[in-house]
Amino acid sequence: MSTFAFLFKLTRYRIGLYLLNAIAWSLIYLAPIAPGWITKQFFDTLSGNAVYGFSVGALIALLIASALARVTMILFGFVTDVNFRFRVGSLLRRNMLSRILKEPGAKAIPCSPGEAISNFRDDVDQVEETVSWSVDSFGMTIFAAVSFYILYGISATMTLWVFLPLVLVVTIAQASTTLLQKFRAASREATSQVTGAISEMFSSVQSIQIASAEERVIARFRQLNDNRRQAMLKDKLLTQTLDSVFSNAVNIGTGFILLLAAQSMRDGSFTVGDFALFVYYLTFVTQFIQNFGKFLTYFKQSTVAKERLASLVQGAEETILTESHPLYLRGELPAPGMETDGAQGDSRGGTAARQAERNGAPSTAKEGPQAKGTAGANAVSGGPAAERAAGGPAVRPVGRHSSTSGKQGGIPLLEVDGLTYRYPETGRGIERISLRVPAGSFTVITGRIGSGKTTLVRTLLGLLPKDEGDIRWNGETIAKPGDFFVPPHSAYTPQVPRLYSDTLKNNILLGLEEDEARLEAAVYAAVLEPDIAALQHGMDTVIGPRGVKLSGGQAQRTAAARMFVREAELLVFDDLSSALDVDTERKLWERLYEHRPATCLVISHRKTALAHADTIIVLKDGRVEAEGTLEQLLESSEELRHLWNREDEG
Ligand SMILES: Nc1ncnc2c1ncn2[C@@H]1O[C@H](COP(=O)(O)OP(=O)(O)OP(=O)(O)O)[C@@H](O)[C@H]1O
Repeated sequence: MSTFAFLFKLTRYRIGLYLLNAIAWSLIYLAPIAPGWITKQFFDTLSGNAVYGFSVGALIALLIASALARVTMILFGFVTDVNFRFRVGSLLRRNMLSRILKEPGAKAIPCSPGEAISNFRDDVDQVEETVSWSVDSFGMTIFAAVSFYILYGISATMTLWVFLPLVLVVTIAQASTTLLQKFRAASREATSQVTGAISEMFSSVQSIQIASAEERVIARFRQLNDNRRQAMLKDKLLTQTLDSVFSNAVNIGTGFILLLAAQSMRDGSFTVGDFALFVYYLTFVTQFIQNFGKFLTYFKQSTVAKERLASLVQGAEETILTESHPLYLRGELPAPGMETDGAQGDSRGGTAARQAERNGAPSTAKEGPQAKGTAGANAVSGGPAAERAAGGPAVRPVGRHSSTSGKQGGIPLLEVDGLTYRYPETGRGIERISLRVPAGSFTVITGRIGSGKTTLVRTLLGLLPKDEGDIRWNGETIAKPGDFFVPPHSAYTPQVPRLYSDTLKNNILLGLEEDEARLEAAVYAAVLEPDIAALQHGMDTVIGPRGVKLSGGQAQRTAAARMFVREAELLVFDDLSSALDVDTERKLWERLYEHRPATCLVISHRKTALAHADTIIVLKDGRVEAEGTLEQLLESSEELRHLWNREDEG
């Protein structure tokens, strides 16, 4: 899509407001025609050359009235402009966010969060600015045409000297297009690298300290800042040079007019009023030339901004950026999942359940491409809307077994066939994995470090986009695992859960309506009750980055409680035990096993988990190496024996 088409589609979103804005600003730019003409009459009256019989007092009154009218129009123009550009910017941000939320969680953005923030802020601002300035250039062009007509009628030669610089400036601006685009892209890139580095540093303060890497990190930061300084300097220098070319070209034109006017006035073909009119219009013509040049610069810069915005939506059609959707700027917000796109277009793709899910509470499964296991429970219940839309089973209290999928011996609750995902960066991942998870079973996935356990569950849950394979739930193929594997179907606790600066209770509920019995059951199942008793304000203690710092084990169990409280049918644990002591872990599996609240898919290499397993799946180099019960595998699988004995050694 060309930049023009992109900007045009954005203006079409609120075409009425755009036209109103265009009319307002055209009138504002045309307004100086009147005072120019009045000024001419004023001086002609004083010098006795007046064609019309206005008194001096009447002309002064007209001048004041035209100034007041212009002030009023400017006020109106600002209101229409702010309203229009705010909507355009919001639509762009809304569409990008909507797209990002539909991407597989672990691949939601193709860059660091810092870079994405810079796209959302700076690039959208750039586009807003360009669309808004298009109105000004339109108004200014009309003014230029009208004033050209009037001035040409007075003196053709002098008028050409006014408009000649315009042609010059436009030609120069056009010629520098490629260079300016290159500099702008480089400066934006350098800025986002700096913001990205700041965000990385903040999130890994501890690792930097442990590795005594402060100096290296600061040196790299200096280097990035240095790159940014150079890139910004080039960008600014070229922009300023162009600006100065624009204004100076006009100043030279002014000089010529003054010389020519002096001569014509001497021979009587040019009145004092004509001279006043020329000088008066010249100021505005100067502004026009400068602003038109500015608009051309903005237009070129918005080409870079558009490309960067398109890269954020990762291969989707660029047209999704400009799709029409309601913004809900006034009145009540619609209930989660009930967003009506109606005639204005549809968000396409995500189910209402997923939208409810995402609107209802912060989605905790959104991570950068490199981050691993940093989210909280995969999904947050979307409440009744989510259930209705997903058509899933009703939420059950912890401790009761689901009847909807209790087809033990029949179709397994979950089946995976030939599931494959390879990380584009390394070509590693998982290859043609097949497995069956019967309802109510406790299945453990185990394997050495890097064998593909996390990749398997993330691909299965739709947090990574599968390359191949089939995923079935109660025998039915799941086309969009990312939309399906949310409560009440499934919930997930990643290796490193993310906690927010909020009370422990809110961290567990994450937007879910409070139900005391359900919350207590979840806390108990997560073996969190002794820790809560030890906290000064119990469940109301503020935790997370700005509160009480929980231990790794406490954070994992908080995330587990967050998962339990959602009462999903399938619970997926990624190495929950990595920060738990053996006793707490045993208690947790026992409580879970004893109540059998759900089907469990557990990544672990701990004996406590393996001992509880109905089935163990051993992964090696991204493939299933062996599968069976603990006894069978201890007998038949060298790999499992290795893992089992390694814990003894540990
Ligand atoms: N973000 C990534 N980009 C590229 N390659 C990756 C990425 N994450 C993992 N890999 C590679 O994919 C393979 C499987 O990794 P995975 O994290 O799934 O293993 P794992 O068994 O879960 O390991 P661990 O026990 O450490 O959690 C490894 O070879 C790993 O190097």
